[in-house]
Amino acid sequence: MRAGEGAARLSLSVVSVPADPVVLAGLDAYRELRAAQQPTWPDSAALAEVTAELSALPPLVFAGEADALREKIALAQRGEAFLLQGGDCAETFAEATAERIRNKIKTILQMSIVLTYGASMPVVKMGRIAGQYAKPRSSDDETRDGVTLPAFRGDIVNGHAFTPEARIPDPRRLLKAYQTSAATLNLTRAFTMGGFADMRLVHEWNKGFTVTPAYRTYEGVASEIDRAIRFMAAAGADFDALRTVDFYAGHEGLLLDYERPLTRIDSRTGLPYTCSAHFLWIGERTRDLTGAHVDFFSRVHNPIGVKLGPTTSPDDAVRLMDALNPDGTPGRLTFITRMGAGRIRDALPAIVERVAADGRPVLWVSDPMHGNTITSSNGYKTRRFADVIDEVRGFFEVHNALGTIPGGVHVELTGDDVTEVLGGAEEIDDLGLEQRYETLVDPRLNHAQSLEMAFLVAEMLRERTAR
Ligand SMILES: O=C[C@H](O)[C@H](O)COP(=O)(O)O
Ligand SMILES: C=C(OP(=O)(O)O)C(=O)O
Ligand SMILES: [Mn+2]
Repeated sequence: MRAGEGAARLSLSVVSVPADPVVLAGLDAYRELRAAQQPTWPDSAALAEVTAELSALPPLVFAGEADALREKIALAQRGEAFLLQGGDCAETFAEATAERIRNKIKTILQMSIVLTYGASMPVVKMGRIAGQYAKPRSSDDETRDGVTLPAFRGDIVNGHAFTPEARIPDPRRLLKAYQTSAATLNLTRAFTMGGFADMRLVHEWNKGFTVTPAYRTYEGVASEIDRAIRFMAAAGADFDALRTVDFYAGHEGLLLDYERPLTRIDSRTGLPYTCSAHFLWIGERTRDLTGAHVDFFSRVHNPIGVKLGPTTSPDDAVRLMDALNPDGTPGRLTFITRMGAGRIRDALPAIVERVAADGRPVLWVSDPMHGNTITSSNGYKTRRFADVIDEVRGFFEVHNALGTIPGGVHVELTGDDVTEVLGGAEEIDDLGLEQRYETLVDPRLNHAQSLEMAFLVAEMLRERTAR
């Protein structure tokens, strides 16, 4: 920081800049547009009460943190960092326990160390965490044994139990989502800032997990890192920077009755930020260019992602840039492609070419989960680990061929030893899924599969940086 800059920033932080009334009014423009995938709340008075209460509660993140993430995403856009985003398909209130959160954070830290060490690349770490409670669904209802009820739309909307009462959308769940997100974020910050994420504890993060081939490979990497750290310490290096890590929270910005009340004016700049998370993404089912979600997120200043499925045209991508990042601000826009292993190599190139020709920066991230969902012979919603890896490989191949940057991965995972995804070194098969299938919506990589994926992606990243 140059002399004088500090003083300027300080004065911004103590003088509160009011929002422009036009900007403020714009935040509600989405209400006139079609908002896909929203629940129909039966009790509108209760909804009004809850949203008023949410509007008065403190923000969960600070706008300055979202700015810092935007700068890191800008680095990743230039190939100087790699984004790792992981977490549950659908977080649940019941599983916001210290142990589950710790396992998830440990898993992401381990993956990140594998990527950093394997590819000598800084990793921007982000969870699908502390707010990933709203789910878009393919169908509005669900039928079991001839009984049809409204679909489960995530813990923030209704209950998963298959009873008429549980499936009624209940606005009080918005408050529970806020509280559970606050608690999750608090513990995440404690873990990542309080010494638990210290790189000198690389071995500790592996403890408590089942011993698998990936566990052993990780132990090897951790020992090498240990040795390198001891060498540097002996040489007099100062390791304060290794004590903490920056860890960001992201979720799908789906439920506008939650995101709007948590959108606040940054007192430093007078600009709006959605303070439920650092990073919000718009899903494949809600990225309609004339819809409510694109309009709403075009008006806030967080870094924003958009999922791009196989039906995306190059024109769609450019129009999304026009809407969400007209000025080409570095770090503002991330495209998360989720094409399916069988389609990525055909569907992605035309989109990437068009966006690259446009010149405004985007971060290209691969979600190798959502285009590869299948049903197992015994009826489980699952994915094949091999397909997941193949989609990431296809993603790297396309970018390498076009000279663009494959800048990150976005993965559904958990730190627990669940059996939801087929394959991996433990070779989970259809019957194996029955052992510990716990997800309420989509199948997640378990701890071992997540580590295994990190080793494979590190190789792809190393090949890319060596080119
Ligand atoms: O997480 C993504 C979607 O919400 C999920 O895949 C939808 O699942 P469904 O097709 O079972 O509704
Ligand atoms: C709903 C999701 O994905 P997509 O919008 O890509 O289907 C998700 O990431 O959970
Ligand atoms: Mn999902």
